Amino acid sequence: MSKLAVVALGGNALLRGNQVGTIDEQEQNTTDTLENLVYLIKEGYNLVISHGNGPQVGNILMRNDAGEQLYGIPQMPLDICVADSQGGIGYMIERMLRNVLRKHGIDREVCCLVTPVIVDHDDPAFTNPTKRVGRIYDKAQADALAAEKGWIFKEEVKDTGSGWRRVVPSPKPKGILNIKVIDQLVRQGIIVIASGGGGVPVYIDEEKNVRPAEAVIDKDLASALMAAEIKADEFYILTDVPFVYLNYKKPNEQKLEFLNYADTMKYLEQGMFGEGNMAPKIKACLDFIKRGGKMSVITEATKLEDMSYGTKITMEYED
Ligand SMILES: Nc1ncnc2c1ncn2[C@@H]1O[C@H](COP(=O)(O)OP(=O)(O)O)[C@@H](O)[C@H]1O
Ligand SMILES: NC(=O)OP(=O)(O)O
Repeated sequence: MSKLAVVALGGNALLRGNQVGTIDEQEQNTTDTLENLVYLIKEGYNLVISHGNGPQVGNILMRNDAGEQLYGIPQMPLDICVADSQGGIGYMIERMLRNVLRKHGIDREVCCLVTPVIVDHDDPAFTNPTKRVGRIYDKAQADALAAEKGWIFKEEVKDTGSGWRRVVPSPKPKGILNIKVIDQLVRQGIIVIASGGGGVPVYIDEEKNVRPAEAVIDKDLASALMAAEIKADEFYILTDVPFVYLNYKKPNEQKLEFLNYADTMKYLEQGMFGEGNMAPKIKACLDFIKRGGKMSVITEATKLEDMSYGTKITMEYED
């Protein structure tokens, strides 16, 4: 039987830190990343692909704002902006993947699904925004936007550039509305693109109606939930580092190649993984393993084929 994997594409897979984000840039980055997935596809994996949307949904929010100011176009709520980003990015991945598959002579169908993801309406995250979206501003610009529009900003320190980014609520994903469809499609061998941007946030009200939630869900947590629910064997998070490290960027930095659940949890509690970047990825990997997944891997897309790269997390160390 074919192995089933969920692969979550990080921000870098679509948009690099030093790029403005033209469609040409995003298409080229996406193609380069998808070329690295050909290895898994040729190995016969059934695949669900998810992706981030932080920079893109931030841009949509700014277009929203500019449209209202310049032309009086009504602002759209955040769930619609997330759905827009999911559709746009998912369509781009589908188109690029079809071309990559054709180039390699692979006959597999591809399908992109807009995916509503359920959150709790009273999740404390709604009163404590943490999810960074959009571009990086300097302090003066961030202060001006905060005063003018009431946006909330948090500092972001990255190798590619530091500054201030807008933050929005990011509640924990609890369920995926069209999970049965995702499961059925992927088990037929169709490569499914789903839960992009963490999914469109919704909650279920007391009358069991589906209602919109104003949030951006963490794509790694939503992808791990999806991976666990479809009983995937493996869960890959592709980002911009080849390994997870202890004492990252310090003189005693140490790469982590194999980790068991208990040690990963211990390092997480010791604060070894950056809050807002690596820590959520580690939590997502642990969620997946705890719910029966065999292996989580964090690495760069270009290193996927070489098993000597990547941090591999399993429940127990293998002999
Ligand atoms: N212990 C660690 N090991 C590796 N990277 C870490 C660690 N702690 C923090 N990081 C940071 O996490 C970043 C990846 O997370 P993030 O920027 O959110 O990725 P993506 O946008 O691809 O989802 C790395 O570029 C690195 O700067
Ligand atoms: N939704 C989400 O987590 O997107 P990024 O990975 O781009 O931040």
